[in-house]
Amino acid sequence: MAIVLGPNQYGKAENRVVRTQRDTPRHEIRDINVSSALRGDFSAAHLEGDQSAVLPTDTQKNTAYAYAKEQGLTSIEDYGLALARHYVDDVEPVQGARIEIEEFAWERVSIDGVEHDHTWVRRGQEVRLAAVTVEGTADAQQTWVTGGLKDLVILKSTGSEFHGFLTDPYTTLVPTTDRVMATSLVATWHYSSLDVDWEAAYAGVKNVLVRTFAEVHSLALQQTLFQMGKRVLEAYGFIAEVRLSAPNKHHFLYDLGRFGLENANEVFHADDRPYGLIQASVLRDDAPAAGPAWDAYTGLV
Ligand SMILES: O=c1[nH]c(=O)c2[nH]c(=O)[nH]c2[nH]1
Repeated sequence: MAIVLGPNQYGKAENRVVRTQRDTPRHEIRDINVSSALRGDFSAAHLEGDQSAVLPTDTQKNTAYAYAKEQGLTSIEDYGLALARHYVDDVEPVQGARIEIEEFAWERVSIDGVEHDHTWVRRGQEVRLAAVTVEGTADAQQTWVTGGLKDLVILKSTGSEFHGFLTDPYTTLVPTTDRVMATSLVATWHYSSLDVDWEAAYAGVKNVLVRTFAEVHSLALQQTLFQMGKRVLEAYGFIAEVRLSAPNKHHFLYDLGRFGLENANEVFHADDRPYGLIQASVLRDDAPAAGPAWDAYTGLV
């Protein structure tokens, strides 16, 4: 029996990079949390303490900031692609690189209806996600890009039912034909092409997800999730798979009868835990193999 080194990767996680563009009086801003992980033969570092193949994580941090300047940050996908390709193309021992990015949105402040040039408020909405994996060099190079969002808190006050479920001696849930449905959606999607307008695709997918949540008369969160994924795939031929994770943020009718008050689906207790957690992947039956597209590094993306 021998004890051997298994899969390993290393990098700098959660570099908080804020890139402003200030060439004109009207500035632009992008605010990201970027992580890089390098894969390759780093066995000497693990087995012998030999660092000769190890590009320090500190260097990876510096590169994230330098690339924000040199490459710009017009979309997190393009920035991630540039970083990942740099590591596999330019750093000899690196055989694969994964770049994971969260983006926090800022909204330009308006004063008396006029947009301010250089002041924003943080948008309380979702965090945008991207992950780029590049493996191999030169002609044998393969690239996988996923996009996504998380913390998209969305609620509908009707148009949701849940009944007809399996029961057993422990079942107490009361069937309902009218309930509040709410979630904090995580959705990620795998692009089967790199020839994509990343900004437009993100905005479009988010729009389809939100619209579907609103429009589908839901018999279960499961049904809503499938419809969300399906409609994204129908709208965007260059997306191969959508993965959805949705905590069911339960809203329980509060018992006002004890005070002689009627409660016709008007007053709820918003419970934070436990929560149902519904997860589904929706994909084309001829989707190309996802390879390492979903192999997470930080778990944030
Ligand atoms: O949309 C739902 N799906 C479930 O699986 C479930 N289970 C439950 O208790 N409530 C709900 N709601």
